Amino acid sequence: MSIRVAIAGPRGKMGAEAVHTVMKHDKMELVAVLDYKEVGKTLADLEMFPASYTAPIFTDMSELVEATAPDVLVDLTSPHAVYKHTKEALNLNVRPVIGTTGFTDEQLVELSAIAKEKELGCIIAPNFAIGAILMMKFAKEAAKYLPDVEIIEMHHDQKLDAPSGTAVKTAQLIQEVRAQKMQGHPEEKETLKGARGAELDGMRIHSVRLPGLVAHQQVLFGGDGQLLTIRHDSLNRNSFMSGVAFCVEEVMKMDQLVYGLENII
Ligand SMILES: NC(=O)C1=CN([C@@H]2O[C@H](COP(=O)(O)OP(=O)(O)OC[C@H]3O[C@@H](n4cnc5c(N)ncnc54)[C@H](OP(=O)(O)O)[C@@H]3O)[C@@H](O)[C@H]2O)C=CC1
Ligand SMILES: O=C(O)C1=N[C@H](C(=O)O)C[C@H](O)C1
Repeated sequence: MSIRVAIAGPRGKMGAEAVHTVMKHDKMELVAVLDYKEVGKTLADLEMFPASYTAPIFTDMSELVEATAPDVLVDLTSPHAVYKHTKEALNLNVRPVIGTTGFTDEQLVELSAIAKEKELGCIIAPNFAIGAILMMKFAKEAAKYLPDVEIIEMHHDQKLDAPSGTAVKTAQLIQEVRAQKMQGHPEEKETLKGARGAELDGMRIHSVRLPGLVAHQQVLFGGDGQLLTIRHDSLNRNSFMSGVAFCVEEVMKMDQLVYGLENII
């Protein structure tokens, strides 16, 4: 039997790729999409999709669920909308697969409690690309031996959140194995605010935004007379799609919230 999938954010860079991925998948059916404004009755009304894409467009999650009964909601929208969408989906017994970044720690705790109470699978994946997951795993391993680390994430200039969800997740994974440490000179002073980047538990995170970039990250480790750099590059958004399809299948077997694909691959 096919997995019934709804996608929030179908006109976006990631959402449109996800629409094609689900449409091509032989074990999935795209039953609906969620937008926040009236853009047509079905995807076929949008120039960007072929006439054979007949999934209806909804602007209200409850109506979408009542009319099309999805098993899974894939959210690729905006940091402003994603918490509300995830909570609504869980409360309507739909399993969320969330690629959108920008959750607060408190929101993650609350959503985790709802998923646990409802015994519903929910995946929040700051990065769906397998190479990025490996980059984070390798960085966590390296930090055990080289605790001086700085993260440089580089993205296209349309990105709304900084630092990226991947950079935050990388720092959190490193935090699990690294004793807290303030890096740099104890008396260093920024003569230009922000020069040393954001700070998470003493680690510095630097965000670069430029046209031409897609999604890239370097994790830099410094030791006595040596440097280690772990780098990942997503060169197109197709790099995320096998991860999206994997999560849609995986979330159907789960009964709790998982934050980060490193926990399930
Ligand atoms: N986990 C991962 O591997 C990846 C995650 N991402 C994340 O995915 C998210 C989307 O990225 P991207 O596709 O590049 O962004 P885009 O801006 O290209 O797409 C977002 C889409 O969501 C729409 N949208 C905004 N608010 C709502 C809402 N309330 N309901 C429904 N749709 C809405 C936007 O419409 P409009 O333009 O009209 O406002 C737009 O079509 C970001 O948070 C990004 O960080 C991105 C790449 C990989
Ligand atoms: O906005 C993006 O493009 C991306 N967002 C995610 C993030 O914030 O980490 C994943 C990837 O880096 C692309």
